[in-house]
Amino acid sequence: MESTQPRLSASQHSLVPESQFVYEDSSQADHSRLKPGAQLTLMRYLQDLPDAEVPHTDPVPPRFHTGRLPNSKAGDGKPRLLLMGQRRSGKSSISSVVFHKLPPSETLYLETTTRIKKESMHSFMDFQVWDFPGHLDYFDPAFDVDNIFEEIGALIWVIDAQDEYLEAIMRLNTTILNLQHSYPNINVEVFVHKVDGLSEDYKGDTFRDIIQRVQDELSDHGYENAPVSFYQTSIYDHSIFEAFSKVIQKLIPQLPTLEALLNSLCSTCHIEKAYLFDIMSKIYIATDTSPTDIGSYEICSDYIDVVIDVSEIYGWPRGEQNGDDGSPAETGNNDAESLITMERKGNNYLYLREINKYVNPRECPRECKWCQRPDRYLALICLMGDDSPAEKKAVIDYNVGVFQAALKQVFPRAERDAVEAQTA
Ligand SMILES: Nc1nc2c(ncn2[C@@H]2O[C@H](COP(=O)(O)OP(=O)(O)OP(=O)(O)O)[C@@H](O)[C@H]2O)c(=O)[nH]1
Repeated sequence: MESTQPRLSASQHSLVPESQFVYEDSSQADHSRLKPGAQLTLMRYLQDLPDAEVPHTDPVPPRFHTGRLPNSKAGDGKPRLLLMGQRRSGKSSISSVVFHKLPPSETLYLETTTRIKKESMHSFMDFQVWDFPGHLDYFDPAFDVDNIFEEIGALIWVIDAQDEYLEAIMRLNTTILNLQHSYPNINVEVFVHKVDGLSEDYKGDTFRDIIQRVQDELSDHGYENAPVSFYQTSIYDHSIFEAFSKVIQKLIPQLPTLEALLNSLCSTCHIEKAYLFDIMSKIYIATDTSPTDIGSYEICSDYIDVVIDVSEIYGWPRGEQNGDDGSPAETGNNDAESLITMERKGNNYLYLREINKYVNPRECPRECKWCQRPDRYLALICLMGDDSPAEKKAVIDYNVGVFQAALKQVFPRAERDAVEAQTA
């Protein structure tokens, strides 16, 4: 179920005016921009950018896109994702599969968590994941509740759908009601987990039953319209990555701007669906606002696996390269890109382009080879609606370049460095 967060409409947040994209459809094209003399250089359009509508910047920039004020009172400013729920519901498995690329079958050997496990994630944004032992009573006076909840980005409550779930629901509701007074703005994300073992009918019934019980109990206690979202998840398919993507998107203040940019790109280049992926975690931080289906996500996610595998064999470390003004450039050499065809419902194309690269200073406590890869990047992956985008690749490349330039304004490197220096 989709979140109930209030969203600003995409058109309210257009950073790059439509006119800066070049249309591949001749009826929409601005031919003056396409003449060789006009030289479709990115720089020319970038010169226009200062006139573009730039999002309003508050003196204290918001860190969380929760649609409400953040809970932050002090601390390190990294939003926290708290993984809570009953024993053996699958919390550690989720964290290991999503953030450490542990093969799902190996989660069978994970030991029970005995104390709160805190991990820092350094990605396109920094956040922390806290994995709580199932048996813990967070509201025991021995615990400093403020310390746990004050920097929270989202509370992820994991319910084992294959098990008896009434007690889990009761504990979830007690937690929401306890937090309601001190932290009314907390995003509660309920993962109805392990749905892989259930038949389609039973899965749907269980999901609806859980939603109904949670909402009924909360309204019985006078808490209407609680900010709770529900997802069906499993570590054995893509659903857990999809759910995490949606949870994390709520923490990105720039999301409406990113969606507006992706919408413009899709309409100008005949793209069916565009995702902005964090390549290493396979979490997408934004997509255009056309309806999302899990099939498109799966195709893009499998594509990432192929790209990572191929780059493991043929890739080489690309050093930092200075930009024109001597400042460190966002990427090493030219941006990596790839275009493949796939046989699905006729001829469809997938387009991938590296968008911005960041260095990963993370030291993985588990020493995963994967987690410690130094180069990480956001990539744009598009499912092309057109039958032969290869012929129009120059225009697509150009428009993606415009998108990339706009993204640098949305996530300016200097600002990122300053934040990193602050939190180091
Ligand atoms: N079928 C299925 N099993 C899962 C899934 N996720 C986790 N499991 C299994 O559930 C069991 C418990 O997983 P854990 O991750 O240890 O559970 P936990 O919530 O961290 O447990 P505690 O540490 O005791 O709080 C393991 O055997 C996992 O393999 C899933 O999506 N589907």
